[in-house]
Amino acid sequence: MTEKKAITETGWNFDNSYARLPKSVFTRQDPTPVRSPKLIILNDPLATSLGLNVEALQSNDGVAVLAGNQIPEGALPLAQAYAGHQFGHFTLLGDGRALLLGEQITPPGERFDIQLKGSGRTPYSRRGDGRAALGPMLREYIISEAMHALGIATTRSLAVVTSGETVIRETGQPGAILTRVAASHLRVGTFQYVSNWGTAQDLQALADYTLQRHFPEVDADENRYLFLLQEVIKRQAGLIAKWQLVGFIHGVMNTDNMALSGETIDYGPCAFMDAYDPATVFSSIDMHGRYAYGNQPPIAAWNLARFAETLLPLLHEGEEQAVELAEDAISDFTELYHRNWLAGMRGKLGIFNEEQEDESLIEGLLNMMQKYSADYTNTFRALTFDKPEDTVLFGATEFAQWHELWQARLARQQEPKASSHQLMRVSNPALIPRNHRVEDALEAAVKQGDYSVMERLLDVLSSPYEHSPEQADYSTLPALSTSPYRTFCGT
Ligand SMILES: Nc1ncnc2c1ncn2[C@@H]1O[C@H](COP(=O)(O)OP(=O)(O)OP(=O)(O)O)[C@@H](O)[C@H]1O
Repeated sequence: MTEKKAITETGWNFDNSYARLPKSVFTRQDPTPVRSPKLIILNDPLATSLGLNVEALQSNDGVAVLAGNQIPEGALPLAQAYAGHQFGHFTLLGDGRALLLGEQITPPGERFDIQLKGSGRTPYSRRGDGRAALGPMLREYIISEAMHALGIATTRSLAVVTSGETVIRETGQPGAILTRVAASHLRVGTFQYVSNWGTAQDLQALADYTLQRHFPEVDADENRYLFLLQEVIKRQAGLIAKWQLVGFIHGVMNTDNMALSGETIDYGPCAFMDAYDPATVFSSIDMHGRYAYGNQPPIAAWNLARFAETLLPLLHEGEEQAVELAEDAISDFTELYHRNWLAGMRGKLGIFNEEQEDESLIEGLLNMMQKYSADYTNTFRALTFDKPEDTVLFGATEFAQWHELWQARLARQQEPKASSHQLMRVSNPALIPRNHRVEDALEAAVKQGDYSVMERLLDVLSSPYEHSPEQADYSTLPALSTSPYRTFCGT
C-alpha cells in the first residue's frame, strides 16, 4: 500500500494516505512561508525514533521544513475537515491553523502523522490568522512530552521554531510553529463532519480508513464498525482513567479534541491539579465546570455517544438495531473506565490483588484529601515513602484510622512490603508539570529568550517516576495565591 519514496538526507520518508480519502474530508493547502525561521527546540530522541537525522533537521533546510518554508519530497500538505461539539454546541471546524504534511514511515515501517501547527491560513480558518504564538506552542511541547514520560498516550512534539513574525493576540507575541507527531489526527469531530456533510460512501471510506490505521486486527467475519466503536471506547476508557490517576485536567474536551487513536490531543487550556478537588477547573472559559476534573469520565462517555451516532448507518441497516448496538457499546464505557481506574488506584496504594472493600479504602483517602486540600501528587508520594508526616493529613484522627486500615490491607496480601513499595514507586509520579514551573519556564523563554529554565524542566519531567533528590525542588507547591491559576485556549 505504501508507495516507495526517496529517503532524504534528513530521513523524511513521507506517504500521505489521508490524501487518498474522498476529497470532502480535506483540502490541499500549502503552508504560508514565514520570514525568518529559527529553531527553538528539537526533540532529539523523538526525531531519532522517527528515523530522522538530528543534525540535518537542525540545518537551514531542515528548519525550513519545520517552518513550512520548504515541503519535503513526498509530503502533500492538507488541512483536515472536522466538526465538533464545543461546550455542547455543534460547530463546523477543521484545521484552521494546522496542516498535515503526511505520514512519516519510520525504518521499521510504523506510520506517524506529521503536522505543522501555526503554519498559516486554510479554508477552515474562519476569522483566525492561521498562526500560533510561541508561549502556547512551548506549553504544548512541555506538557505533551511530560504526558508521554508519565506513560500516557499522547500526541508528541518534535520541534518548535519561531517565525520571525509577530502574531497579535492581546498583545504582540513572537509567532511560532509546532511540529506535532501523532498516531493520527482522526477525531470524533472528523466523523461528525462526514456524517453531516459527506455521503454514505465518504463515511464508510473514513471508517474503513480508521480501522485500517488503528485497528487492523479487525476480524473479517465480525461487524467491523461495531468493532471500531468498541475499540475506540476501550482506548478512551484507558486514557481517561490515566488522566484521573495523575490529576490531569484536559480543559477542553470538545468532540474535536477526542482522538480516535486514544491519544491525548490539544494542550490549550490543560493543567495538572494540585490540591485534590473533583470540581477543579483551570480554563478561563469553562464557566460552568463542564470539563472539571471529576466530570471528565462522563464527558468522555457523552463524546463517545456523539461518535456512535455518526456510525449508526454503518452499524446495522435497521435503525432500531443500530441504535441498540450503539447504546450497548456506550453503556460499557463506564464499567471499562471504572475497572481501569480501580486497577490504577490499587497500584497507587501498593495493592496487588482485589478485595471488595478496596474501593471504600480509596474513597476514604480521596475524601480526606478533598476535606484537607491535600496535594494530590505529593500525598501519594508521601505514602509511597511511608512519610505521612509530609502530608497535611497527618494529625487528623480519621487519617490515623485510615492508615491503619491501609496497612492491614497490605498485610493481608502475599506480596512483601518491598514489592508494594516498588509498585507504588512506578504508579505514583514524583513529578508533574506544576503550573507555576511551566509558567516560569515560559516567561523566561518568551520574555527573556532564556530557554535554559524550560530545558531543565523538560529534563526533570522526562523521568517523573525517578524520585531522585535532584528533582525534589520541582515537587514543591506554588506560593499561596489569592487568585486561582487560570489557563486559556492556547492561541
Ligand atoms: N489563530 C487561528 N487561526 C485560525 N484558526 C484557528 C486559530 N486558532 C484556533 N483555530 C481553529 O479553531 C478551532 C479550535 O481551536 P483549538 O485552539 O481548540 O485548536 P488548536 O489548538 O488550534 O488545534 P488542535 O485541536 O489541533 O490542537 C480549530 O479548528 C483551530 O484550527
